[in-house]
Amino acid sequence: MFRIGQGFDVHQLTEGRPLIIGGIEIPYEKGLLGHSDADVLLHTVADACLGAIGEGDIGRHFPDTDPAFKDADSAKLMEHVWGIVKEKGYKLVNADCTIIAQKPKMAPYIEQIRDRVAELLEASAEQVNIKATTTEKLGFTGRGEGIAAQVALLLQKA
Ligand SMILES: Nc1ccn([C@@H]2O[C@H](COP(=O)(O)O)[C@@H](O)[C@H]2O)c(=O)n1
Ligand SMILES: C[C@@]1(CO)OP(=O)(O)OP(=O)(O)OC[C@H]1O
Repeated sequence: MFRIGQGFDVHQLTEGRPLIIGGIEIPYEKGLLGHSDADVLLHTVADACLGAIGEGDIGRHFPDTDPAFKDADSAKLMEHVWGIVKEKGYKLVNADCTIIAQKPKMAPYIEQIRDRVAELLEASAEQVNIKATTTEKLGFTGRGEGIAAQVALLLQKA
């Protein structure tokens, strides 16, 4: 059986925080704000996984009112989510991810991010695609106020 999932998330850019996307720290003058480390891409991948298996969203599993998740490493949250996916007997077919950011330029980090996301999904690099786009200076992403991510993925019962 196949199950499709999709995810979308946004985090605000602010000074004084590291920029972590897809588990990789990216050199930039600002970072993303959140209760956790605010890794917008891993949150989106986690939401897509939870959506695919009908398990709600990351806010349900890791409430942002719970001090346990303050500055949490989103890779750990992702590992927990992937554990639930595996318990239900699914494996990844493929994941297609888009990072929506006016800046910084993501191209130099795309491979590293793909490899880390693939590792977290216990998949090969070929099963994961990472894209980046600006919004041509339009909207909150275009003004550099935040970064968004979108993911579509397919799971298959192993
Ligand atoms: N933060 C970003 C945004 C885009 N890229 C790369 O540039 C290409 C062109 O972007 P447009 O928004 O003008 O379509 C895009 O396809 C990415 O390869 C990037 O590296 N980092
Ligand atoms: C990751 C969690 C953890 O408390 O917090 P945030 O970093 O604020 O991220 P968000 O995507 O706004 O909400 C999901 C929460 O589960």
